[in-house]
Amino acid sequence: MMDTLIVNIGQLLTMEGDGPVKGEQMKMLPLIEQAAVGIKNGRVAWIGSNEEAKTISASHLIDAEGKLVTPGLVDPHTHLVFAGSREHELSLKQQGVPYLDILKRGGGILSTVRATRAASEEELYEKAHVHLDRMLSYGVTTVEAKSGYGLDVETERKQLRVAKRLHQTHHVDVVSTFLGAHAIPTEHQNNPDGFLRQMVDLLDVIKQEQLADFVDIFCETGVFTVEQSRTFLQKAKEKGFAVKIHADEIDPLGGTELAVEVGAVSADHLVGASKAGIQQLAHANTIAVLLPGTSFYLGKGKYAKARQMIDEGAAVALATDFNPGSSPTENLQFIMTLAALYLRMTPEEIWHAVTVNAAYAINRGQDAGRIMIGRRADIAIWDAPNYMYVPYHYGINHVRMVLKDGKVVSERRKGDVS
Ligand SMILES: O=C(O)CC1=NCN=C1
Ligand SMILES: [Zn+2]
Repeated sequence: MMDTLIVNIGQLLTMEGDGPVKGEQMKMLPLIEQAAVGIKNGRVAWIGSNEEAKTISASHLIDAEGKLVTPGLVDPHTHLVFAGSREHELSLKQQGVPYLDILKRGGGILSTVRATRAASEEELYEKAHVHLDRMLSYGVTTVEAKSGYGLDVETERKQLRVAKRLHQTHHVDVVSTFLGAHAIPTEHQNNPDGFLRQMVDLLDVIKQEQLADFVDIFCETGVFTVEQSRTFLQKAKEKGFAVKIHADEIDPLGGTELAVEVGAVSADHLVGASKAGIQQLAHANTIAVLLPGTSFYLGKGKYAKARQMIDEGAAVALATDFNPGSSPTENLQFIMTLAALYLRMTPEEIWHAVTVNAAYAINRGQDAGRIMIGRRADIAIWDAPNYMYVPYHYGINHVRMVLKDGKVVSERRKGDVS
């Protein structure tokens, strides 16, 4: 007797397999037509044909109406916890003021830092909870959330406490990353190394208070150099953290090569990744997390070379990079469209990039991103006829229902076409 049986599934994307999916394998999409899924005690207990499902009893039946069912999506790169907003920077961008110039003027990240330092922990929690509700409504069941808008001991801890509390209270699983090395705060502009030492000292507290799994750094012109990033990430690894890196987002400094050198779980952005960096990445275990929403929003027409990465054999994931400055959207489905149009990724590769590879990019490959017997029943039920339709029809929300650990936690009301 199942607790829940999802029947009449037109296309079930199981994403079954083991480990991250690399290169050519990203084109092989594991799916079952006319399928059904049985759930018991929050886990996937049975997978079969719609015909076989007629012999199975269940307390609760869900009719997928002949449409698409997939694993819950995973968003492996967000700056979820912050205060304030930066819509006033839009006019600067329209005037052609570069992102790094806005930062140099004390805007950008530093503008969000001022607002986040001033906000209470409760205000940050309430605001991030709304963003997480929206991500859930888009079919996302696991999210990575970075700090990095404090750039001082107290506010970085405040942000990470909020992310940890969200993980404990919200349906969506939240994986935390310490990004204290996100920018050089105003008070340390003349002493970036002194600031980094302060952030290194904070690592022991973060480990002791179990506030983050990952440590990340913004390796970029005018922020932190490759050398500073190497030292910082090596110290983080010595203290038992897994590491990630904002690499080659705007200027090609060689952050991609550094990610491979230090054994980063993921290298993120990679717009300026060199051919050598891409080749090294493809032969390493580092996941390439691409953020086409940020490229779209920066408006420079420059996108990561996803085709080259996949053709070289890399494992590619996608994320929103949700943040108030360079990618203010929670909509991972729109990111799928951008990946199709500007990263030239196939629908099959895109689905690997928002499920299984995204899960491995945050060390959750064993928990999320696949529908397999024994796995947590984190499942999205779509109002889309097939998997190609989601990146094709952009700008709307195709998700009808989301299950987390086998329970319906988000459902669009009948007739609600928003
Ligand atoms: O601008 C922001 O707030 C987030 C960001 N960090 C590095 N790139 C974008
Ligand atoms: Zn980011």
